[in-house]
Amino acid sequence: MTKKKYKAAVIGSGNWGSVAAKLVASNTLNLDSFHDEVRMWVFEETLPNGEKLTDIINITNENIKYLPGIKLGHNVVADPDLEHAVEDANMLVFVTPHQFIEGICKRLVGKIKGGVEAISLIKGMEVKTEGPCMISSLINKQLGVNCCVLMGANIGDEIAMEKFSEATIGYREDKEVAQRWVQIFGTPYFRVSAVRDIEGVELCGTLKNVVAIAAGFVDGLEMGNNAKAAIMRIGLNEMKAFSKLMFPSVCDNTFLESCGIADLITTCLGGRNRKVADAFARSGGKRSFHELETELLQGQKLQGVITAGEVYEVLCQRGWQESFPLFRTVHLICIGCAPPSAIIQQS
Ligand SMILES: NC(=O)c1ccc[n+]([C@@H]2O[C@H](COP(=O)([O-])OP(=O)(O)OC[C@H]3O[C@@H](n4cnc5c(N)ncnc54)[C@H](O)[C@@H]3O)[C@@H](O)[C@H]2O)c1
Ligand SMILES: O=P(O)(O)OC[C@H](O)CO
Repeated sequence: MTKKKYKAAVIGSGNWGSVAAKLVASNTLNLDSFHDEVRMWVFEETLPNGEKLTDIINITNENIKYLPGIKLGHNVVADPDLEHAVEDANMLVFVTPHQFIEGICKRLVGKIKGGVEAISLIKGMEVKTEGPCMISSLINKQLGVNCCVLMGANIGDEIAMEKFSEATIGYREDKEVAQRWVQIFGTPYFRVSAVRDIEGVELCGTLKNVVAIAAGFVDGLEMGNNAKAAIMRIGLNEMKAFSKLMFPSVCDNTFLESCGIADLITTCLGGRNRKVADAFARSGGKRSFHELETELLQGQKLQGVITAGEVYEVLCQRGWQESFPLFRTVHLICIGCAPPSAIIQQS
């Protein structure tokens, strides 16, 4: 009998976090080298009926708040205790909104055992006084673990319903580890490939959220498909230019993978950033993103507005404002310093 070597845990249980747990759990059941059980850390909350979200997930096998109507698999165990959720795991999947990851990592320092591998499904970055830091680097630096990334054209609700999509794993050096992540995530309806360009893959996933906000403005202003396609084209060029300035090693081909052009398209058509930016533009910029996020997403979180601010900070730090008119304008609109119509006039 094969000795089981790997145990996976998922840190995060929002919309994509729940889908990630479902994907991984469907594979661990069938792979001899993996333990069946997948622990999923839940940021605990009390629902309006007074019940704890974790209890409901474990009783119904559904995350009724973030992924209603989808069975996660009987081997997914929701756990509100972060340290307990990861204690036996040696394959950690990080999938929280990016604004929370630094605090989560701080809580995990010294709690992760040796020989652990990590992967980040988080689209975002942190900007420090010394410069920008990608989330995979933050995890690597704070916890001392190798961290791959998985990004792609992945609207969670569609994958939860087992509709076909692709994803890209970005890795630094160890192809064998990347292949293990391919194995644990891939299904016939979720086709995963790996490329040796971690920065390119992660920057695609991060920056497309800023372009999605721009696409939402165009939709909200009812400017039509041609204008939206133009914004996507300009956005893709800025994504590429920014990524290559940050990391000259970033490969052109990465932008043709699922994490690149495909994610840009799906997010500008059907994502949450697009949806909330559309409502913002329709309100003439009078309603705040915070208010609209709460009303339209009901607990799910936007990444694009925060990322636009972080990208703008990098542009200012490095004197790049003139080279990235779309990124700059998205941020200025989000903070109320320009009207939504500036997205076409100034990009
Ligand atoms: N949903 C998608 O379709 C999708 C697809 C691909 C990638 N992603 C990326 O995955 C990441 C996670 O997104 P998601 O969709 O799983 O989350 P989500 O936006 O659906 O849910 C928000 C999550 O944040 C948690 N939370 C709230 N306050 C918190 C706090 N103070 N500390 C820690 N957690 C807190 C909530 O409990 C919930 O689990 C994001 O970077 C997102 O861009 C999402
Ligand atoms: O709903 P969004 O805008 O957060 O986008 C979701 C995914 O990133 C699409 O791949």
